Amino acid sequence: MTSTDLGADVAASAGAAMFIPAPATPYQGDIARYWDREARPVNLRLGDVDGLYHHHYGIGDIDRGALGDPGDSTYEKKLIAELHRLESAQAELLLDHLGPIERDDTLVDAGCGRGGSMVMAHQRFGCRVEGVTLSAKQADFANQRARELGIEDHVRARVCNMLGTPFETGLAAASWNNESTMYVDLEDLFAEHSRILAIGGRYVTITGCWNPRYGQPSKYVSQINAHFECNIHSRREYLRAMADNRLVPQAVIDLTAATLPYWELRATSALVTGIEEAFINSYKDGSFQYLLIAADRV
Ligand SMILES: C[S@@+](CC[C@H](N)C(=O)[O-])C[C@H]1O[C@@H](n2cnc3c(N)ncnc32)[C@H](O)[C@@H]1O
Ligand SMILES: CC(C)=CCC/C(C)=C/COP(=O)(O)OP(=O)(O)O
Ligand SMILES: [Mg+2]
Repeated sequence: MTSTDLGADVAASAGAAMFIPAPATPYQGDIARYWDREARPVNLRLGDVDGLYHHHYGIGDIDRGALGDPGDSTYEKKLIAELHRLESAQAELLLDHLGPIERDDTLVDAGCGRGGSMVMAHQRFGCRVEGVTLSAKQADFANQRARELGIEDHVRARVCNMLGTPFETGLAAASWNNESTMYVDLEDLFAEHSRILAIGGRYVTITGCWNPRYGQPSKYVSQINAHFECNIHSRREYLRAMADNRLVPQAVIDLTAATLPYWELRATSALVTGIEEAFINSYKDGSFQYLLIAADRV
């Protein structure tokens, strides 16, 4: 099947009357297929809690009181709600770093997944939010959720490469990548954010990166790459590529300690996917870090 066939196939199966561009590279075709086919219960069951569907991880302390007794019949349901609360807390932290956003501003979510962060951004700021994903299934899902919430005039996902978006130069008051930078070259990515951001606009990413102090990507980082077909960058690459593209870091926050409780709780759940130990081990041995970087477009 060619890349173009894939696009037509997905559009037909999703019932989507939208134009789906061919992937820019064979790798992007693989990633589009990956997310079109993704249906892990850990993501769908958590999203079902309140209709915010995330494809990122969580931060913050576990509320043991809310979880109750592991022997109770309702425990697994409470555990799912708790993991979801921590994932939404992660998105709230990202939104906290966008700076003051007005109702008539436009935000861009690069690699928007099923759109959970976009909905949260609109609900907080009342502004327009434009998202891009390689996956037609995800864009369709996000747009369907926006229609269900009656916010489709403000929140829109489209199938598009984040390295070459249709957004006009300087359009965005702020833009972000929530766990989606590990699929692209960072120089290309930050050049595009720099182009679409207004001067003085804010860029934020939450990401996993390998730690240059460890030396090279550890075996656990390699496992995570293989699991998701992604290519995790080092912390040094982020800072260098930002500096090269007029993005000046205002905050670099190490969230590694804050994300460990999420992973340790998730590892006890029936919804485990098998990647939990790689995250826990690499965060603990210092080879991998969970980072928020907020930067000003100067
Ligand atoms: C792990 S998911 C994160 C989704 C979302 N940001 C969230 O927090 O729920 C990664 C996303 O990056 C998107 N992605 C990867 N490479 C991309 C590219 N070149 N252009 C647009 N989206 C891309 C995938 O389609 C997927 O939606
Ligand atoms: C921090 C790093 C390295 C992230 C890699 C990108 C990624 C796949 C994020 C989570 O997606 P998901 O929510 O679909 O994954 P899962 O099914 O494991 O919850
Ligand atoms: Mg998930």
